[in-house]
Amino acid sequence: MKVVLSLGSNLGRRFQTLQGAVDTLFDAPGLEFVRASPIYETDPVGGPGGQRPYLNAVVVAETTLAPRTLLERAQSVENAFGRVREERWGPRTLDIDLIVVGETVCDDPDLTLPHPRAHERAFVLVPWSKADPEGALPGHGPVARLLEGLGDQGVRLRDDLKLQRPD
Ligand SMILES: Nc1ncnc2c1ncn2[C@@H]1O[C@H](COP(=O)(O)OP(=O)(O)OP(=O)(O)O)[C@@H](O)[C@H]1O
Ligand SMILES: Nc1nc2c(c(=O)[nH]1)N=C(CO)CN2
Repeated sequence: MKVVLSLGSNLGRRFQTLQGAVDTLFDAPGLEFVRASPIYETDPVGGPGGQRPYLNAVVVAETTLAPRTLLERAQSVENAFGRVREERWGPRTLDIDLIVVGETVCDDPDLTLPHPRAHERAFVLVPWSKADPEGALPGHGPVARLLEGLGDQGVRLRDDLKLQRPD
């Protein structure tokens, strides 16, 4: 089934973190890379003020894994990349959200699918629409239509950066 993952980083070496996360996510069986979106620089949504902008991207994949197994893999990659090494207890540098996993609908706080805030987040929808123009969010409709209703949330293409296929 199809999986859509949202990756974001706003601390440390943001691009290297995203590429490392992609390489590691696909380094085990059960998850096959299909396509990565372009990279966007985005204004932080929510959280404390004064944060650096994020780099965000969306990755489309195919999986035979159960949604919870995917969540565990995403969290272990967050743990591997998500901390600034030189700073003990430093802030997280990587967020990986499961946006959709096939047609799975799940309302557990530990795993809510589709992601409950994806439909209102330009930092998810803009890259997703580039990686997967036919994409749709179950319960909300086509990504292209969701985007029409969103204001400009400060999402800027970084065409100087490009994710490579995982090695
Ligand atoms: N679809 C999902 N993808 C990733 N994590 C999820 C999902 N649904 C629920 N979670 C849970 O959310 C928790 C992550 O919380 P965290 O504080 O990192 O949220 P966030 O990524 O900062 O914010 P947001 O959930 O708004 O994107 C994890 O413990 C995870 O179990
Ligand atoms: N621009 C941007 N803002 C965010 C992001 C993100 O990836 N990009 N992730 C968040 C928690 O998942 C909260 N806010």
